[in-house]
Amino acid sequence: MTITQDDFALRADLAVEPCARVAVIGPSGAGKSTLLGAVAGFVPATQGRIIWAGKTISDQGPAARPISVLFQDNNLFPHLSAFDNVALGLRPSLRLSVAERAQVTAALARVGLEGFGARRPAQLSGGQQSRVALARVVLQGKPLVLLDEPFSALGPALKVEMLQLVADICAETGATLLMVTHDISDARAVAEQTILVADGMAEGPFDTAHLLDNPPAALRAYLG
Ligand SMILES: Nc1ncnc2c1ncn2[C@@H]1O[C@H](COP(=O)(O)OP(=O)(O)OP(=O)(O)O)[C@@H](O)[C@H]1O
Repeated sequence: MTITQDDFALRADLAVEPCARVAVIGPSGAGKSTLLGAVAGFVPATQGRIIWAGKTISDQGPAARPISVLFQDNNLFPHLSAFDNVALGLRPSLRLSVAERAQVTAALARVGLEGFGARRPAQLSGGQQSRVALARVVLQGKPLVLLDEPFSALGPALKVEMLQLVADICAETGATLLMVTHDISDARAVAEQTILVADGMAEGPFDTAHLLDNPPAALRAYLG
């Protein structure tokens, strides 16, 4: 497919296996966020299409796609409790059945936030706020999870811990993970495959270790 934003164009012709964990790396401004945005439906594909499990999804709006996205800003509502922020992933009206409330509580527990449901985002640490956003992803249970550097504001150790938690959750649910990262060590730690975005093209997925040990010219320049 081709994705165009004003005078920027990115070509992508690639296939990702179900349950794969795939990093998306490349120079700043190369189009990593644009690629994820096209998959999620926030950026239109001007040519070609996106197929998931045999079905074309590029003609669907973002909400209809089988996708959860974790953003850099966590996308939390400041006036809502952690519980309600998670519950929004299930019911925008926030009118939940008893069973649905139990699901929200279980999702909070899965990300290590048992007992934190009543707190608003401002009453939580940065890492805990990321966990709230992740609990929403757990609850939605979508088969494709997209990360656009959601943990970059956290310290390095916490970032790796959060990425590992996401990877574990995806393994449990059988979800496919696509994650943009600027940190090669994140790609090595979490993603066995990597898509390289450079020079107007998204290529791969390649075996992460092999790609990073034998970088092509575009990647060598970026790695320095
Ligand atoms: N809303 C927009 N309208 C027009 N052009 C845009 C828009 N958003 C991004 N671009 C352009 O598209 C190109 C790719 O941007 P994108 O954010 O996808 O890169 P990136 O690889 O994610 O960069 P970074 O690593 O710096 O976040 C850039 O040249 C950028 O200026």
